Amino acid sequence: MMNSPGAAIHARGLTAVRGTRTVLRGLDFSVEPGRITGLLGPSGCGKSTLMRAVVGTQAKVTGTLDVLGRPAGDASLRTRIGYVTQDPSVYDDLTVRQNLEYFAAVLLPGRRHRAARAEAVTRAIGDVDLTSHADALAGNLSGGQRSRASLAVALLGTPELLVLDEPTVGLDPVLRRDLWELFHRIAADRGATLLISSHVMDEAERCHRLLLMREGEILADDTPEALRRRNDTATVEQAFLHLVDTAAALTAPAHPQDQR
Ligand SMILES: Nc1ncnc2c1ncn2[C@@H]1O[C@H](COP(=O)(O)OP(=O)(O)OP(=O)(O)O)[C@@H](O)[C@H]1O
Repeated sequence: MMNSPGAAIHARGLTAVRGTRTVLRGLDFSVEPGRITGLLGPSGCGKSTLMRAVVGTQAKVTGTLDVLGRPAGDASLRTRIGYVTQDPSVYDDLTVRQNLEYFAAVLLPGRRHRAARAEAVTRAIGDVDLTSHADALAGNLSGGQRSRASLAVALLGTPELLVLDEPTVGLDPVLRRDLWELFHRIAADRGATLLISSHVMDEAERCHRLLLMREGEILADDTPEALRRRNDTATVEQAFLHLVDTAAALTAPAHPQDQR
């Protein structure tokens, strides 16, 4: 269960530089515990960089970033956060169960944890609905099954915070729906916090709360319902486009000749 009081993630003036580019520009936001927060925005807007900052793997980050009550990157957070990147994190030449046993051995090493390891592996495989494929080689799984196997690795330690970078990319609508049902079960049953990135706007409607990003800045931080209402639109996608147009109009020079 989530046991940190207050926000699960709290950022003030969060800035990240990659190469010579400032990719995150002084972000202020909080992520509610026990809820699903969607991080949405076009490709290249900084979603992965923000997630890397949260899990503590991004260099050149300044400002304040607290995660589960500790500074991001703190060693004590390692077992409390599950992180799934866009790249598959399972070995093709091992079965699903062997993959999980391998990662469980890193998380819970030693003979005295043998029973706990076996239990964690069986539970994680069941959580992602891969029990019938537990003995299949990861290399022979479909894209959706591989995504679920990667998610199972992240679920091994029953993390309080799950950070999932575009977990549904390339999946068909049925698999996408199934995964979102699983995300909701994880939040509801365990009180875990989920931060999930996507550039598919219809997935925004499935989140409790949204951070809409554009060009390294946060355009909006609200519920899908409030975003639609405030922008007087039928969908979050339309609300996002409205916010983008408004932001572009505000930053456009008053006189076109200023551009020269
Ligand atoms: N190693 C790097 N050096 C310089 N710039 C980088 C580096 N890696 C990423 N960037 C730039 O940082 C910006 C943000 O990248 P990031 O991967 O965070 O975006 P994203 O929103 O996750 O995109 P996508 O949805 O395509 O994954 C992009 O403009 C990208 O070109």
